[in-house]
Amino acid sequence: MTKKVVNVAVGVIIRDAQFFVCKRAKEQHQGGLWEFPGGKIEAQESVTQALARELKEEIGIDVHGSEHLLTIEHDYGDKQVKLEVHKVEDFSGQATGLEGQPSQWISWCELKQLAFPAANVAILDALAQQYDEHQ
Ligand SMILES: Nc1nc2c([nH]c(=O)n2[C@@H]2O[C@H](COP(=O)(O)OP(=O)(O)OP(=O)(O)O)[C@@H](O)[C@H]2O)c(=O)[nH]1
Ligand SMILES: [Mg+2]
Repeated sequence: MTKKVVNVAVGVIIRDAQFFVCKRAKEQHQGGLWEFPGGKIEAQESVTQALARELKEEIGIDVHGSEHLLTIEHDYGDKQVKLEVHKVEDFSGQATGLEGQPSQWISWCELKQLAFPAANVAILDALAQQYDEHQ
């Protein structure tokens, strides 16, 4: 039987070569690890609608534009996810963890040191193509 895939909109928020990341709560799936903000795409919602809604709810920013970076399908065993990852550089508002989650703006060097869920390895690989050359 094929497992139900959870579709997720994920935003890599970038400003002045800094990245905004949040820490997942212990009780969440992949809890205690860092994440790019985002969440489940609801029925009838497009990826960009879900992205805008989740980023407003979780970190309080208004997304004005985003660019698809990559799509990742990953099977965690207990859960199968499809991450629609977008780069978000055009937004307004101050990014903050509105749900009590720790959050921070960090450099590319610092980002590479953080513990992320396994599916995120592909996100870091995609970003490396752009950001490693500036080292
Ligand atoms: N937001 C986010 N989710 C990720 C990342 N990487 C990754 O594997 N996921 C997985 O994507 C799934 C859905 O994300 P989510 O838990 O943020 O969904 P949500 O905001 O709708 O949460 P909720 O279930 O509390 O309503 C989780 O199973 C999570 O482990 C990431 O970088 N950001
Ligand atoms: Mg979320």
